[in-house]
Amino acid sequence: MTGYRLGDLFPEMFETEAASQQVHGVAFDSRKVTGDDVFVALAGAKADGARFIMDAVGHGAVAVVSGGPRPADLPAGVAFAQVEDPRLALALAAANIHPRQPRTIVAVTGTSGKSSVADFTRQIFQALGHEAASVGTIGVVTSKGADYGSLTTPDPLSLHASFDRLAGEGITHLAMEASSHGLDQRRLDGVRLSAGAFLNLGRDHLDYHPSVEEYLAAKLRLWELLPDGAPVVINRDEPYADAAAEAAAMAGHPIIGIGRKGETLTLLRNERDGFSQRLTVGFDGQELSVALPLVGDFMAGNALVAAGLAIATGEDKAASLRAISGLIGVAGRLERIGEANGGLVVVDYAHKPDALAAVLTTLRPYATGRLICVFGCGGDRDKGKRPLMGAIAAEKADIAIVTDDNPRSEDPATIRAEIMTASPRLQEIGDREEAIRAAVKMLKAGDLLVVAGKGHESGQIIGDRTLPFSDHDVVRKALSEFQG
Ligand SMILES: CC(=O)N[C@H]1[C@@H](OP(=O)(O)OP(=O)(O)OC[C@H]2O[C@@H](n3ccc(=O)[nH]c3=O)[C@H](O)[C@@H]2O)O[C@H](CO)[C@@H](O)[C@@H]1O[C@H](C)C(=O)N[C@@H](C)C(=O)N[C@H](CCC(=O)O)C(=O)O
Ligand SMILES: Nc1ncnc2c1ncn2[C@@H]1O[C@H](COP(=O)(O)OP(=O)(O)OP(=O)(O)O)[C@@H](O)[C@H]1O
Ligand SMILES: N[C@H](CCC[C@H](N)C(=O)O)C(=O)O
Ligand SMILES: [Mg+2]
Repeated sequence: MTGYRLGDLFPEMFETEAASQQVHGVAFDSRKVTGDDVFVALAGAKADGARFIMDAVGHGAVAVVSGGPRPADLPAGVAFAQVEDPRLALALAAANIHPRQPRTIVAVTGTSGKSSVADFTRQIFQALGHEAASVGTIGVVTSKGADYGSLTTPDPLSLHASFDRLAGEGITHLAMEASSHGLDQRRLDGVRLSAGAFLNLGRDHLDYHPSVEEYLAAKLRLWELLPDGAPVVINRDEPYADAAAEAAAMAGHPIIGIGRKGETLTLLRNERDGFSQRLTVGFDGQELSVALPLVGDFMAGNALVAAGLAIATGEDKAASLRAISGLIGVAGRLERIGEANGGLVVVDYAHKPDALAAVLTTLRPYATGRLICVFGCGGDRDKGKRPLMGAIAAEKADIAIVTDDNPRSEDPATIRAEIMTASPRLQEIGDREEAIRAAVKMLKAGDLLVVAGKGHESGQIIGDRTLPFSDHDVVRKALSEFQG
């Protein structure tokens, strides 16, 4: 059998005799165990993996790693190790199975802007002459294209398989998103990081994290994953920047502060120029002016964090800043799709309160007519976001239409009703295609319509099925139909 020595995958976890046993691979889902695998039982959000140990053995597992004691009915021939943290053991084993990683890896955390920053950092690395990739919500991206994955921070086995493949293809620089789930579940603990960044903290995922403090603590775990002395980039203009900086200082990480209050890259001026902006940045007693071909104060912050991450890995400050002028926006993030009757349509991924507020505030000056917003909230996610997003849309848009996002296992009408409680100004059209068509149809010269929440997504999750659905395609179809 080609495979691995158990002791090489899980050093010091198995007795000497078991350590020399050959295993075929590692699995954390009993249903995916193939013969001669080692099964790692994880305590999850819905189930305790330890319940599936016998199922894993039934599928051919020859060894088990678990947080609990050896089950009495486990056959004698099956090797067993009890460990304090099975998720950590899994992450380290994944890194042992797939040993190659790009030489320089940086990770960004925060409630909003991670995908943009990861992609911008990839683009800056590329502009500076490196073979670069990014990993996150939009998948694994290289200069050759994207390979879509479903999680923002993939599970450790998928993550390290991607790293190994990318390193083999010559990728030397990689920027990844560190989601709070990913950090909490130790998905990144086997990653050899060079630097990290903290963007912001707003309301999200309080269905998973018991409190905002614990949500913040999960994000700040990123600093613990960095080697001693590795720099961290912090957007100083955002709430919780001080908490992030304090934790970084305690862990001995030098800080690269960016933004108006940034000490390393100081945003001195930010002038709007159509759908671009010109940033004047102070650093090391110099001033540099650079065009950012994207809209929004928050995109300027994202771009400076990306430049900060390049600088954190040793790149030249001026060269990293200059690379901002070539940035291309991420699909479905403030993306201009087209016009009908002089009204413009933008597709965006805002699916949490702060993002929706930032997007509507950013787009307001571009609407000389009405600002129209079509949005919804995902099912099986933080319910507390719903009335907050409803209130923001009602306050900041002239017309706000509540529609379905990904209802998942929930009743879509109930989700909409929870959003609608926020304001009598909210309109409701459940079917997303119908809602988008109705909004495009009402466009007049000077209006701006933002379709928020699904960005780049290519499907709508209803129950346990994902039906093909793309805001881009639906908008384009409606635009061609209603163009005057
Ligand atoms: C809530 C959550 O994060 N769940 C993730 C977690 O699953 P879990 O460990 O909680 O799973 P569980 O269902 O409780 O089961 C426990 C264990 O028993 C195992 N099991 C289960 C059934 C069985 O028959 N046999 C078996 O062995 C499961 O494989 C699992 O190992 O670990 C799994 C492997 O890494 C993930 O696939 C899964 O993501 C689910 C699908 C998910 O939707 N996650 C979302 C919320 C998420 O992670 N989002 C973040 C943030 C997004 C952002 O805002 O940027 C992301 O990084 O994408
Ligand atoms: N720095 C920011 N501050 C506030 N809102 C932002 C910021 N950057 C992006 N946004 C908004 O959040 C949306 C999502 O952006 P992006 O995908 O870059 O963030 P993310 O953190 O990766 O999100 P997710 O957690 O869903 O993967 C954007 O479409 C935009 O509406
Ligand atoms: N990574 C986020 C994506 C949410 C996208 C939104 N369209 C929704 O379905 O709520 C999450 O899993 O919570
Ligand atoms: Mg993302």
